[in-house]
Amino acid sequence: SVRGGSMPVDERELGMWLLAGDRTSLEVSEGARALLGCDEPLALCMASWALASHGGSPQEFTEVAASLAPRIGEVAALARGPEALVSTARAFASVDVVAETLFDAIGRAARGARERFDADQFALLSRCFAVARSRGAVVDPPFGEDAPRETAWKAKLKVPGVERLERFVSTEEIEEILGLVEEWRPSLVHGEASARTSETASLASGRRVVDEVSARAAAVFGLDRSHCESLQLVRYRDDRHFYEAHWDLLEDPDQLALGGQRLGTVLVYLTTVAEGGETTFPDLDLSFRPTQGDALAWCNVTPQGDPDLRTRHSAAALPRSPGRDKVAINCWIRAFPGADQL
Ligand SMILES: O=C(O)CCC(=O)C(=O)O
Ligand SMILES: [Fe+2]
Repeated sequence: SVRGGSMPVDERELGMWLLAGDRTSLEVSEGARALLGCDEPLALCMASWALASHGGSPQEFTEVAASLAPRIGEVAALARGPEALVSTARAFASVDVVAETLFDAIGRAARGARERFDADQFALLSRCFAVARSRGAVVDPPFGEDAPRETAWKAKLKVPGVERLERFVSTEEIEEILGLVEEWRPSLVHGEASARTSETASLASGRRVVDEVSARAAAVFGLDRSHCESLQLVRYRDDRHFYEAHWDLLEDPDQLALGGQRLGTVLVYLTTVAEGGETTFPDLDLSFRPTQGDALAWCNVTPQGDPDLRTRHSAAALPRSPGRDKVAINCWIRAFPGADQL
């Protein structure tokens, strides 16, 4: 058992003690067990954090979850409640247990304290719930698809409307971006290739040029880079390539819970197309010819955050022998930070 009786008796002190850097796995196990059924739910949260960093067993997590679930609401009320709820959800997401009752209770507590969650905490907690759901826990996402106050709508664009942003990327950036593409794949929409026949390639964050373009696109909506999904390139080569009228909005509840809605789109043209290939918004009576380096920007949601169905748009086919491909980048800006990592 625990060495030298050095384990504090006071519950909160014991929780802190478990988090000290030099604890052994045995000490953490014994300490967590000593805290089961204690009066101090924050100490139990700390025990779960300590177990997570010491590779605690599913059995230990299950016992802590059962003891903690009825009291987690008290943790939400503390000054650093949102932070504690997120860390606890992360600890349980890090181990292969279902912990449905605990996640359910965390969800309720978080909804009650929603106003005090910042954007990162909001996104992190949403992702822990996605992990719990992927393990089979039947729990509602903690929040809706709407972002917290501080990431709320900051775009300066006219709604509804589409703005052409001239020289959004330079020719050097275009060359660099095209040089990063390793493979073009047939485009899919909801797993089918029917409504569009273009090719796509995706560029993940981490390269300088990708991060700069992502940051520029997110800034159009007053948000920072991590709200931008991986850049999605699209290429059309001939008259068989087109994209029927569609919305960029997401419907999948799991996707919405993970990264929130696609608040806005920045469509960057990497080539000039002399004939065909226009991007058309039938409900707004707008049509744009692709010009290399320019971008189109629009909001997919209303200022209240609801899907704006007037943003339907399509990409026309090119003439039979265009001589030149049409290539564009979709920068989709999500409501939650961290969307670049999804
Ligand atoms: O290529 C275009 O002009 C539009 C592409 C588009 O709307 C999309 O990929 O979602
Ligand atoms: Fe689109």
